[in-house]
Amino acid sequence: SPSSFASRRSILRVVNDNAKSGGDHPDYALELNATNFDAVLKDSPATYAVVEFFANWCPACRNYKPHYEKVARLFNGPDAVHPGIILMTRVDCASKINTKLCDKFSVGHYPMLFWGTPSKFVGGGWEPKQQVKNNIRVIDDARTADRLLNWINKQLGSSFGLDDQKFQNELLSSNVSDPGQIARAIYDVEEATSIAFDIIFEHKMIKAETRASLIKFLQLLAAHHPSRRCRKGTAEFLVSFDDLYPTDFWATGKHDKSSVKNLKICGKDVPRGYWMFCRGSKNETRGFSCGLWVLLHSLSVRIEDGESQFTFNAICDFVHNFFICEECRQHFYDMCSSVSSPFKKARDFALWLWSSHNKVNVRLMKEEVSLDTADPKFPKIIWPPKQLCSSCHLGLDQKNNKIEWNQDEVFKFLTEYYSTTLASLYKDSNVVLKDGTEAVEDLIVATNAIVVPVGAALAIAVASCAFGALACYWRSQQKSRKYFHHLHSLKNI
Ligand SMILES: Cc1cc2nc3c(=O)[nH]c(=O)nc-3n(C[C@H](O)[C@H](O)[C@H](O)COP(=O)(O)OP(=O)(O)OC[C@H]3O[C@@H](n4cnc5c(N)ncnc54)[C@H](O)[C@@H]3O)c2cc1C
Repeated sequence: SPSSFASRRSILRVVNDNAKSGGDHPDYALELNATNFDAVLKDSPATYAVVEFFANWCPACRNYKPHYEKVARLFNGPDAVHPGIILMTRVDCASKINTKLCDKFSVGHYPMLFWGTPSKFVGGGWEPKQQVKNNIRVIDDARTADRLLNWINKQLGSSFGLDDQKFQNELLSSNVSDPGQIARAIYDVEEATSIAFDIIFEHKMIKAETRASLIKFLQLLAAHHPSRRCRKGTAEFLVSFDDLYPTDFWATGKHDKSSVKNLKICGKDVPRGYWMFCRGSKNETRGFSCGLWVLLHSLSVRIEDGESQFTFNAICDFVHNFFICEECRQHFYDMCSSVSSPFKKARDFALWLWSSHNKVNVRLMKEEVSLDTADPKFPKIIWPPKQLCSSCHLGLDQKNNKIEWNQDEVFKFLTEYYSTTLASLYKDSNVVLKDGTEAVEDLIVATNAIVVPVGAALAIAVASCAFGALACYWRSQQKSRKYFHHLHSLKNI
């Protein structure tokens, strides 16, 4: 359907669509071909990938498919039980377009399965003698779903089971024991940013009295958001802000901004619809508010000294005006109001935010226990615990029963955690095409359509599309039309 074409660009959307498209028998594994293989794997947030090379005429492959799908169900798609860990894909070697790709991996029988990190597959290949060198491995014992999952469990030291159900993930490691998890949080920061703005637009929260505070926050995001595509989206929104919301806008009485409602602040591939780092063990815990905290901390460690008071104001006002959890914004604003002198150092602001977050943690620790609303896998703690940063802890002040902190170490840790590690998995969205040209992954987003020459748009669409070139061409036409129309309607406001 046209709508399913329109969302094919995002790898996770593709996974979603794949999962939905099959009716009674949804395909969870993502079918790739030579035109999108590199781009999709490059863009994958998953830590590992499995690629199954098969041929559509091969009867054994047809019989193998339900086994492969049973495993893919656990890792792919919006309802994945263990999301973000393994991307399960397949490539049909009987399709002419894939001949070279299958050759590169020396596919000698069907089905043949490979294992590696997604990046190792990009532009990669496999030869029987090179196993160790390029880190792509043949999965040699995958005849049934059980055996494939066993093989994976052995690699990861995990204990995934075929019957694992959503939110019953015994491996869902809390942040305490797995500091490496933070690297995935960048995707949740994007998700939270996008949701925050969806809420703002949906609730028509941009008003005469909140306008200035949103502009401030947008400025902060445009300069320091850890995700490039969110920086780009906020900068573009900022550029057109005055046209969209002129100061006399509210006087005119025409407040309906239905066209802005569709504005995706981090590009149209976000939100994805699920959480990774901020995923709770229950459906209703963590998520957005966790993502928002991570965003705020990641901003606090990216600013310069001279921006510290501005950042403090921007964040306090943003939470106050746009975080519509009444208790949260009130408490947070109280903490903001109790600050008596302006911040001069970025370090001081980052530590203030850290300690304010800990105050919230302490309050919620008690509350959640008494109401039994805590996420059992993620109880509130005073952060960072010793396991994450032992040098941050000086000891316990016995008199007040309070942790004594080494603030220099805490700041060092915050910077490492929210700046370096957070962005370590993040791949820039620029996709380098085979001919050496650079196709910016999110060029064809709403606000940018006008600067994309049709040829470039077509090249990008073809390079990253899950379908044949014709379908992609049709899709890129639809996109251009839709977004030109969208731009046009924005301009006419
Ligand atoms: C500004 C704000 C105010 C809020 N106020 C309230 C409130 O008044 N009442 C209420 O019920 N809920 C409030 N919430 C929600 C609440 O704080 C949690 O976000 C929510 O309960 C989910 O908790 P979580 O376990 O995912 O961890 P969160 O508290 O959301 O933390 C997310 C992650 O940040 C890291 N972290 C934890 N503590 C710190 C710290 N001190 N410094 C740096 N990093 C840290 C950890 O890795 C943690 O997993 C607020 C949220 C925000 C963003």
